[in-house]
Amino acid sequence: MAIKYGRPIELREVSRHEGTAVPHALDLTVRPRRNRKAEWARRMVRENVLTTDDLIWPLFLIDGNNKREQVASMPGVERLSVDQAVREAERAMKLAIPCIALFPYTEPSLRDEEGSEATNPNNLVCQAVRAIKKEFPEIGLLCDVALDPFTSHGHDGLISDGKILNDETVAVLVRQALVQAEAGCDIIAPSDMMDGRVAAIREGLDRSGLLDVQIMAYAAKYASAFYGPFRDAIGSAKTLTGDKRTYQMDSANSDEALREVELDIAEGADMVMVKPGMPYLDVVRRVKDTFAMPTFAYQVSGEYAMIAAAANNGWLDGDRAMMESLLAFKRAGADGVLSYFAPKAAEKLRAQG
Ligand SMILES: NCc1[nH]cc(CCC(=O)O)c1CC(=O)O
Ligand SMILES: [Mg+2]
Repeated sequence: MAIKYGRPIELREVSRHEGTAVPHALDLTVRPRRNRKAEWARRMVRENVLTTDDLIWPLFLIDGNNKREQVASMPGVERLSVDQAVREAERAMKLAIPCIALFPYTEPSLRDEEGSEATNPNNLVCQAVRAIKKEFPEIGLLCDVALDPFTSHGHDGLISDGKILNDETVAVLVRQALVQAEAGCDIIAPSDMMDGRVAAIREGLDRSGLLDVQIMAYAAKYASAFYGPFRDAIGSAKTLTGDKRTYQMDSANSDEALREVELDIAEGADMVMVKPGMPYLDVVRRVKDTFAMPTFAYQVSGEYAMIAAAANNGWLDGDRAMMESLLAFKRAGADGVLSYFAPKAAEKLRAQG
């Protein structure tokens, strides 16, 4: 018997001449709505679930003490001084969120052409890593590797004559990864999209004996308008000159995403990421199906801002839109999601628990 979509084709072609005892009822053998008739029935056939294990929570850091600053374009998201970041790490632990990602707002006076603050072993990120690891060694910490929070021009790499230098940048990124790993960071996440950086970072870590430090490669990262609010948060929106299209991917491409991911896996990535998230769910699915690697998606700042802004205006149900958007990543095949909604979603999951 030929099977297509789980039901024998022959059966679908047989019409039921007996009809039904109910007047005006259509003569339907198959009524998909039966499996949706009650919440218990929907739960039985549900294909995907979101749990707190799927969440990675990105936090923004700022210099100072006992300081929390609203990010205007990301309602509900704040820049936190290190002591406050430690408090949020505690909150993440209590909510069973496995991992936090750290992003610094660097004081303008510390930014320069070369992004030299990136390799300062006592920069804001390293301070936060040490402080969080000291109090909560059990929580996972992920650090971004790229120069944009530290450069006066807002680019992820070194520039000469208006061009981003690949190989010279990679050398600096290795040093940045090393100061973060030495501070206690668990997962190094290169977000710069230079060629060859995963291999170079892996080699640098291994040579320093940091064999257990993982690499989550921003493998398929697109040049996207959805990063706008993030650039506000880290203070690079105003200073960024031009765009990032010579290193971040063209949003028209998805075969290219597979080639990028393949390279990063070959270079030693333990996990791969697609970014942004919702507009690139097709890429998440292709990556997962092709490589069967731990695959993550980044629901970026602009995606967060859209939902938060519409919810604040009363234009949609913010909580439901949040949960639906997060579940969509699971349906697309992602093993986890970096999301600014992480604490809110985890609270909601606990309340449902
Ligand atoms: N390279 C840095 C970096 N790491 C994460 C994001 C964006 C995250 C977000 O929008 O939430 C960016 C911005 C960019 O590439 O311009
Ligand atoms: Mg690449």
